[in-house]
Amino acid sequence: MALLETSKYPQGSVLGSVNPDLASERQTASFSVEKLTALLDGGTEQTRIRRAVVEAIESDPVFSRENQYFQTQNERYESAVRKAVHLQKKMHEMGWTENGPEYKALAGDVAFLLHRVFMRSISVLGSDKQIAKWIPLATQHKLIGSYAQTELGHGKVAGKTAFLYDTRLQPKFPWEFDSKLSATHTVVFAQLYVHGKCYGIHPFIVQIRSLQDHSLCPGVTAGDIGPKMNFEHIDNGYLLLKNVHIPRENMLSKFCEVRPDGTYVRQGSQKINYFTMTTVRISLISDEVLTPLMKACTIAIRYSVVRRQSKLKPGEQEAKILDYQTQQEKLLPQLAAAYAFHFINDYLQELLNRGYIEIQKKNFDMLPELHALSSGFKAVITQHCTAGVEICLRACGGHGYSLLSGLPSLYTKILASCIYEGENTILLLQAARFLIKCFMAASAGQPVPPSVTYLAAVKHGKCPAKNKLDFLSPDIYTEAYQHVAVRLTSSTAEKLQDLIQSGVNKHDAWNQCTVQLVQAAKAHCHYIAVKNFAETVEKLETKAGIQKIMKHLCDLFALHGIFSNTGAFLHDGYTSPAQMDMVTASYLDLLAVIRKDAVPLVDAFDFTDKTLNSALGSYDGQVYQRLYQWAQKSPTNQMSPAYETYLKPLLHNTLSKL
Ligand SMILES: CCCCCCC/C=C/C(=O)SCCNC(=O)CCNC(=O)[C@H](O)C(C)(C)COP(=O)(O)OP(=O)(O)OC[C@H]1O[C@@H](n2cnc3c(N)ncnc32)[C@H](O)[C@@H]1OP(=O)(O)O
Ligand SMILES: Cc1cc2nc3c(=O)[nH]c(=O)nc-3n(C[C@H](O)[C@H](O)[C@H](O)COP(=O)(O)OP(=O)(O)OC[C@H]3O[C@@H](n4cnc5c(N)ncnc54)[C@H](O)[C@@H]3O)c2cc1C
Repeated sequence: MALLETSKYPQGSVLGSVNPDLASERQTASFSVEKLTALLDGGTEQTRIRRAVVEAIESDPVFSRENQYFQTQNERYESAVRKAVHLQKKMHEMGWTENGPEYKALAGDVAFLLHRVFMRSISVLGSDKQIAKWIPLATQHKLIGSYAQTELGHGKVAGKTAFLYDTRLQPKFPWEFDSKLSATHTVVFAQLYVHGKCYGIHPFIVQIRSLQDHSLCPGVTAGDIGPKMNFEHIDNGYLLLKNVHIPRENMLSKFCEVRPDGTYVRQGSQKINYFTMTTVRISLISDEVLTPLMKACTIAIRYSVVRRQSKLKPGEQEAKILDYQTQQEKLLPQLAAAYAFHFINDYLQELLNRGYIEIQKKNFDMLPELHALSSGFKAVITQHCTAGVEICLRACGGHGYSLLSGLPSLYTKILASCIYEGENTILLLQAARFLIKCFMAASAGQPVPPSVTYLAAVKHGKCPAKNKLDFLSPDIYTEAYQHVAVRLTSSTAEKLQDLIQSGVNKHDAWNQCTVQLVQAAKAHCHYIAVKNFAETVEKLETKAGIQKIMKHLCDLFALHGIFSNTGAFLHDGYTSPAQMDMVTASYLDLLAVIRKDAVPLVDAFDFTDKTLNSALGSYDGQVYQRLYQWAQKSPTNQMSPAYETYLKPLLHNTLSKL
């Protein structure tokens, strides 16, 4: 049964009742919303814990986001620091842990985000001794960490920054979170030189501020990088290091170490030094990327059943805009993608957990596959979700453009995820590099990691679908996706080889293939996402209607991908134009089916009104009342000095002329 009471959502009751247009949507849910929420949370107990944390956070006035949309950059920074400090106290009182659900509950509006990446770097790359020294200090916020990797004029890692054993660090100008005012320490990625020999990129802990008075340490220059599209609550900074001395013990040395006599010792792959990036790329998917898309879908879909505009048939009352097929075609594929990526996130987390256990045992075999999947999916998911949030914003018309809808800040924030932690094109090319290598290996009969064994099975058949219902068969569409991924990878590998064999330098040849390599990497990830969604649905319990609705969403996700990329599927005749018509027919049929459950499907994300912080998306659907109420709070409603200075003189003479 869908929830109808508003008492659970105290902030949402402007008039104390649910808008009947929204209430009616909940009465016909084909599945149990509560059970779907539990599935998304990973169990009923997890749902209970998450709700308790949300309740504790939201009932605490320090965490209020009420006036957020009217705050200046400095006010947002100060508020984010206040919340971060208060959160530490609260966590201690409540017995919450660093990796518990409390950060999710805070909706990301808290300072020291990169403190967590700092800690992550130490946890995964630090020796036991380093972990024992630094992690307790960081956990108790006895120091504040940040992460300095990107260099000015160099988005890759540590082109110019170098740590010379027993000598000095050279300048670095990275983007860095939390460093203008907050950070006292940072993890710097720099080239390691010992006795003149370069050993490549390594991570170092560098103190940048005094713990006594917060002044910058000798040789350190730092400042704020200036206004940004979002992240006003975080003081992204620049950092220059010149002749900065750090102890030898500050090089993170779980896998690589410089002994006092200058001997360099490494266990396993040099690439393990990039492992923080791999873990962060996977970790950010849930909170920084999926949550914004889920929120945007919630806001836009609730609004779309409250907003009535024009008539579907003459003489009828104005229709809910979600009843227009075009509106469904904007929003429902975003909803399906949110679910698809939720399940692929589970898959990636599980892969990361397994890989990490092996890496702890100094077995690095899974590293290349983990790197490729984390890079490819980070790029594909951030790209897809960013586009999805923008679609949701535009689907709400003029009100979507208002900050009070919550959508613009979701959009400007998620957009950054396409750039940070590796710009998406760079990451897709990293994934493609792995694909090409594996394709070559598979073609030569050598073993390849599990996610790419399909590359060996190059088939030249045709899609067997005979009618539109066949396209609701996961085998049919999964195979079509597989076919496209293999074709794009194999044809690009062939082109690359041909170019090299014709005498083109291998780097030039690579560059001449990069557009197609990016396509191949995207197709690979899309195939795995579809396959994973279909396999997940297969394993779900059939009761409570969950499996049925998830199957519809899986079909929609898959068919939307074919419908929007017809060229790729038609290219070599695997799918015929007639079959494309069947895809279109099934796809459009599905929109109408899923439309009936659209509101329960977003209710299952279980965002409270305070978390959504949207005048359009509240549980009770009292959109216009709330928009009006919130607009009253705008400081611009105060009489502006511009009136006295400019408008009054302008209007002064008008009266006498009327
Ligand atoms: C908790 C959530 C918080 C969210 C907030 C996030 C805040 C944002 C922070 C940041 O943005 S920090 C800065 C992030 N910067 C990047 O991610 C840089 C992106 N660039 C790359 O990843 C580059 O590709 C590279 C790793 C720097 C390498 O570039 P380079 O050209 O020097 O090397 P390649 O020849 O491309 O690769 C060498 C070799 O290494 C393998 N490899 C690369 N990365 C990894 C990895 N992560 N794990 C394992 N292996 C890796 C690559 O495949 C090559 O292998 P071979 O093909 O030679 O075998
Ligand atoms: C909000 C935010 C927070 C950040 N926080 C941090 C942080 O805490 N610490 C930190 O170290 N960094 C941080 N960064 C920096 C971020 O990691 C970099 O911006 C990112 O890695 C991209 O590097 P770049 O800006 O130098 O872009 P560039 O690499 O200059 O990319 C610009 C364009 O060039 C293209 N391009 C570049 N190289 C290639 C190539 N080899 N092949 C094909 N195309 C290429 C890209 O595709 C892109 O289109 C942050 C960035 C943002 C937006």
